[in-house]
This record gives sequence, C-alpha cells and structure tokens, in this order.
Amino acid sequence: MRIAREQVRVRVPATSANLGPGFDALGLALGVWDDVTVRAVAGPTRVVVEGEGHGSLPDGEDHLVVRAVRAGLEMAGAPQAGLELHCRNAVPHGRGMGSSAAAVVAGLVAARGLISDQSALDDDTLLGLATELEGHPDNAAPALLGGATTSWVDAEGPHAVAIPIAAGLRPTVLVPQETLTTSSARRVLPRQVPFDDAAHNVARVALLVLALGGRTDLLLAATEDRLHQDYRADVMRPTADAVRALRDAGWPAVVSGAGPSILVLEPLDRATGDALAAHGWQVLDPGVAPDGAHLIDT
Ligand SMILES: Nc1ncnc2c1ncn2[C@@H]1O[C@H](COP(=O)(O)OP(=O)(O)O)[C@@H](O)[C@H]1O
Ligand SMILES: N[C@@H](CCOP(=O)(O)O)C(=O)O
Repeated sequence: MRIAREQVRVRVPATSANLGPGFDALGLALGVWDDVTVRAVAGPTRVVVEGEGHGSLPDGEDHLVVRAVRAGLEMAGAPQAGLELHCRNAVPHGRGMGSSAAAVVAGLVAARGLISDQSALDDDTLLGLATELEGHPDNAAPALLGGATTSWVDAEGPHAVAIPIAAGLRPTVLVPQETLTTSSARRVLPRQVPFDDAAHNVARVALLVLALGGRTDLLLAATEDRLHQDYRADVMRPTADAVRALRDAGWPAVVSGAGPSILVLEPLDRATGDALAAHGWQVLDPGVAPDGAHLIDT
C-alpha cells in the first residue's frame, strides 16, 4: 500500500452517546463539525489547532488525530514519515459531545483518503480501530455513519447500524462551562447493577428506537435511565439537577454521553432556553448531522 494523495481534508460531526438508557450502544450525530486538513510531508509532524483545544493540545505525534492517522496507515500498511495537520475545531472538549471520537474518526477517515486502495480501510475496519482507541463504539459509530446508530461488540469486534429517525427530530444541547473527562465519569460506574434496573433499561431502549422513528409521544418514557446517570450525579451535580428539573417539566432530557452537557430530544421553548442561558448554559440547536465524517475538496 502507498500514499496516493499528498493532502486530504475531513469534516467530522459531534456526537451524543447513550441517549439516556442506551449506555455504550446508542448515539446521535449532531451538526457541530471539526474540520481537519492532513498533509503527508517528509519533515517532522506538526499540528496547528484553531478553536477548541487551541494552546492546550499536543502539537506533534501525541496529538489524538495524528495517533489515529497513524493507526489507520499502519493497518493499511502504508508507511509515512511526517504529517502536517491543520485542525479547525468546533466540538467542545470534555463536555460529552464526542470530541475524542471526532478526533479519532477524523484521523482514520483522513488515513483512508490518503492511501491508494481505500477499500483497505472500510467502515467496519475504521469502527474497529476507533473502538480500540476510544474503548467504546457508541460515539465513533455516528461520527462515522451520521444520523442515529446502535452499536454492539461481539467476538469479531464492534458493529453498528443506522436507526431510522423522524425527519422532524430536532435536539437541543445544553453545554456548561465545566468540563469532565469521560474516563473520570466512567470510573464512578458500578461493576454490577440490580437486575430490575437492567430490565428497566432494556424496555426503555426498545421504546426509544420507536420514539426516534416518529413516536415522539414516547420520548419522555423512552429516555428514562437507571444504568449510569444516577451513579454519575455526584461528579456532575448541576447537570443531574438540571436533567431532573427538565424531565419533571416534561422535557426528554438526558446526560449527553458521559456529561456534563445535556441532550434534550426536542427544541426547548424560548422561556426555558432563556432561563438555562441565564444560569450559564450554552443552548445549542445543532440539528442532526445526517452524514458522518467525509472528505471534502481542498
Ligand atoms: N479535536 C481534538 N484533537 C485532539 N485531541 C482531542 C480532540 N478532541 C478531544 N481530544 C482529546 O480528548 C479529550 C477529551 O476526551 P473525553 O474526555 O473523552 O471527552 P469528550 O466527551 O469531549 O469526548 C481532550 O481533552 C483531548 O485530550
Ligand atoms: N458511553 C460512553 C459515552 C461517552 O461519551 P463522551 O462524549 O462523553 O465521550 C459513556 O457514557 O461513558
């Protein structure tokens, strides 16, 4: 395998994982995009970052997008000396909007764009590599495929399929100032859960697939979770309190990914949005991203 193009540019969407009960399985691509240009060069690796992460991310081989490009090229057997990256980042970091999955998927799709035979890095292969880097497939799947997805892992590795969603589905995302790493939000989860709670979530996930497909009257019941949100409440108290208040008022609100952002699977009314903004929440109306990561002309 050889490098066939000197430069590629990739757009990759933010994602919201779990959607309440679908822990480590369900995900939704959101219309907030990172834009990464990757150039194959003879000299050392260099990364320029604009927007999210400017000044705080590594600027060489440790940068997550570079690590993902390398993983893709290594899998394809296409050696490359240096990489120059220009990242224009809009996906907030450490907020539960899938920034690390976006970075990983962007790097993998860039690697696919650089090589001579793109079939060596098909979507299944990229999902496998992304899941190795991320630890779970639920953000990487919608970042790769767009729309809503469900993913699962078996002996062959991770798999994902699209979930049909109603054309009118219009999510709201509430983003706080505070950040929380996904790894710290995973550390507080229990090793085991009560059988009743597991059964509760199975029923809600099945309902949620119908609700996403158009039975919007089911959204509130379908987004009730007992597997992860309560266990995480102490590490994101303002988020837990706001989710509870929103749900008590009838909104289908859940913790977005591992938090601390909130996903509401409906547009909020003006008064509710203004009240949240007054308490420091950034209120986004990003739309669903129908497409996953893709190459764009440079
Ligand atoms: N676009 C990016 N480029 C490089 N590294 C990134 C990028 N996005 C996220 N990361 C890395 O991933 C970390 C956030 O990952 P994580 O804790 O999983 O939160 P999130 O919910 O945003 O995915 C960042 O602090 C950074 O180290
Ligand atoms: N299922 C994962 C999802 C993490 O999403 P992120 O956007 O917070 O990285 C979890 O709940 O830990």
